[in-house]
Amino acid sequence: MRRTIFTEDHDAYRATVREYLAREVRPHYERWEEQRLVDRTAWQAAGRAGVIGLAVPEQYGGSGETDYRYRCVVAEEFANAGATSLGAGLGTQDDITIPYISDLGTDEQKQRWLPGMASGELIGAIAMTEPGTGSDLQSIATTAVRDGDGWILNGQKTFITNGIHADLVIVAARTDPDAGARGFSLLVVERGMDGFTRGRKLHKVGLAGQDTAELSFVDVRVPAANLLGTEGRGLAHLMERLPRERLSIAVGALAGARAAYEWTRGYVFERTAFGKPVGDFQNTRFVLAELLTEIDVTQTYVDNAVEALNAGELTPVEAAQAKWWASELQKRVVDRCVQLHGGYGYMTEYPIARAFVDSRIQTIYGGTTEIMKEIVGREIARTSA
Ligand SMILES: Cc1cc2nc3c(=O)[nH]c(=O)nc-3n(C[C@H](O)[C@H](O)[C@H](O)COP(=O)(O)OP(=O)(O)OC[C@H]3O[C@@H](n4cnc5c(N)ncnc54)[C@H](O)[C@@H]3O)c2cc1C
Repeated sequence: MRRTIFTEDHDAYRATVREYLAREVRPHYERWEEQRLVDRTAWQAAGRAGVIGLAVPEQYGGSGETDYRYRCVVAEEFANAGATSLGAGLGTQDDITIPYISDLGTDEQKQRWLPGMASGELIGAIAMTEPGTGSDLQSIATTAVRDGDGWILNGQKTFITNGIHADLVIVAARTDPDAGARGFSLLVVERGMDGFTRGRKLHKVGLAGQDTAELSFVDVRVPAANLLGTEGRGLAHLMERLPRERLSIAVGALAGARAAYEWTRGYVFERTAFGKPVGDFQNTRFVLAELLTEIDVTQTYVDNAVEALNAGELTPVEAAQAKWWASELQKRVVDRCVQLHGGYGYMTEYPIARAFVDSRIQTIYGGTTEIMKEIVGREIARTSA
């Protein structure tokens, strides 16, 4: 399809990302999947290549590139390379932890953390989900109690992306039990703080190499200088930033769907059955036609949402629509592509098989499909009453 969002500068950057993937990721990816953890060196190489930390302002060691189309290029190239385990970790850094610190941090906090995050030396994580609650953020049980000019933090978090490698973790905690939604704050816990431990490196259905862990905080003393944003506005800070996170999942999901389609298109015209390419059966062509149409139509919506984000106009409802639709589409596309690969589609040496297990999470994290529909439905009801 004809896409109009990219310029020559984005195309040139695409070549940079491809080179990084070919040199620093492809040769090691299989090993990372087997050891169930990407090496930290891949992060540092991403920093050197300019593949992470794009939006970090220049005075803090980044390139100050806030045009989200560059992040789209990264997501698309990671999807094409089937390098989703690393892409998800780097995406958390660029789409969540860095924007939180850039937007909410004091100058001192930015000086302390952003240069290392841009170079890949420092890895960030965000910890909202707990064993007892995920979708329902207001039920967070982790507490932080004032102690002098700092805080004493207690609680458990789970499913935390980058949890094992993280040098700093933005933790959502309840700081005032009587203040309802106004009783949460964001505290940054750093590697080495007493009482901060990492639990199991979790075994997942897919994204084998992606670092996902349980985190525990027992009487962790967090200095006042590590409060991120405004005390009591933690939930509001999370909500304000979710549209970007959700759009990033939509962009990655659509890129994953297109990559799956392209691998399959290549496969069916090489594979023969009954004396002719599988791609010559009308069923195969109809399936491919349906997938390509759905992908291209969705691309128009998602590209439009990317431009809205760049203009500062993307609404939470539009981001929720993009997230649930694109991630459900990816799931459907990948499943049908596996079918067109026959038995080879079930073998993990084929990228489509990896995509099958890796993509399953997309409709769950960053807010489930059901929660996205709640957001959209609530707005429909509000504007119809
Ligand atoms: C690989 C991976 C990485 C992750 N990374 C992170 C991370 O870095 N940081 C982090 O904080 N979290 C992370 N998560 C957690 C993720 O965001 C949550 O799992 C997700 O938000 C769902 O929460 P839950 O698992 O508690 O499910 P629940 O909230 O218990 O939901 C269970 C089911 O109930 C449905 N449901 C819940 N409420 C409603 C409702 N109101 N209406 C209709 N249906 C509803 C849900 O849609 C779902 O189908 C990650 C999870 C995974 C698996």
